[in-house]
Amino acid sequence: MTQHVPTLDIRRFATDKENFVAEIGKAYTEFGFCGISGHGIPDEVVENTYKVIKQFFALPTELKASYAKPEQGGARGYTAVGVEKAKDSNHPDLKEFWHVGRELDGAAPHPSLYPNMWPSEIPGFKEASSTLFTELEKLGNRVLEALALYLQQDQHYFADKVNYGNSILRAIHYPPIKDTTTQSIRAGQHEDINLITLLVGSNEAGLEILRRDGSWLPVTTIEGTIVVNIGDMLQRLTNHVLPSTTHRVVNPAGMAASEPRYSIPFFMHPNPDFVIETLDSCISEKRPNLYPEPINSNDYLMQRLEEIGLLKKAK
Ligand SMILES: O=C(O)CCC(=O)C(=O)O
Ligand SMILES: [Fe+2]
Repeated sequence: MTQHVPTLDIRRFATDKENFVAEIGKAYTEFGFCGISGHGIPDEVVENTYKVIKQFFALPTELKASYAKPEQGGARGYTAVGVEKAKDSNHPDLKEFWHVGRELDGAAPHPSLYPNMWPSEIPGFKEASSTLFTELEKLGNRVLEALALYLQQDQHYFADKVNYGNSILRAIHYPPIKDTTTQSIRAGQHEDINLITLLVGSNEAGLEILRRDGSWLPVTTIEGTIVVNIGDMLQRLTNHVLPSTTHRVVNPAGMAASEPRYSIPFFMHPNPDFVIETLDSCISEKRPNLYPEPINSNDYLMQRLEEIGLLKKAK
């Protein structure tokens, strides 16, 4: 039987709750990934963002570089090709990206919540990408409600733990691959750092997940499906009940290598001062607590950003 990442219709969370929760739990415990359909995010919202990010990445390199803020670990604005690499890799990823964070009205509730930057050359960039941010956050909250029930918590367990989360919309451009002898791949194998990731509208092939038998499974979904996966923070909170599955983006073979690839993951983070402490419901005799030491999520994030080259190590 060929395996594939399951897809579930999120509307069933309202109409067939108990079964939906059981099925989404099964999808995540088996794959760490699940396609979500029926989410109601208009195609137009996604298309508008793709349009502006393509315009941005087509700008001259020096101009794009003027939007880089390495001292903030690239938390907002532009990060060039060659900066980020997967944790245990010696070869940087073949990608450049732009980070949009939470829009704040008033003072930031935590110093790590930086203000956004917007490229003044691209009209409509702010409106399109912040609309998509808001829509994906709503959907992410819904997925977290289902997961909370699966984890035997109150349905709204996550609500006050993500309401000022340091979540990030990452618009990625993987340029055409000119040097086909490169040792680098578009995105080296890694696990996401955050709670959950919502990946919108990447129609070009390339994303693969690592199965327990060591094989790589391509993620293929029908258009309009949003792929949602578990990150390390949720894996840690749940004592690996919900696994953060290793994934990568491979270089296409043949002619397809000369085509660019764009994708937009939304990394949903907890509030920076949320303390990740293993849920009691995820500890048992058969599953002893792997993380007896709780960790503050912002400290955890800083450690992980150093490992992937986005943040310089503190001396
Ligand atoms: O581009 C993709 O399809 C996935 C990107 C990804 O895994 C990431 O940026 O963490
Ligand atoms: Fe990822």
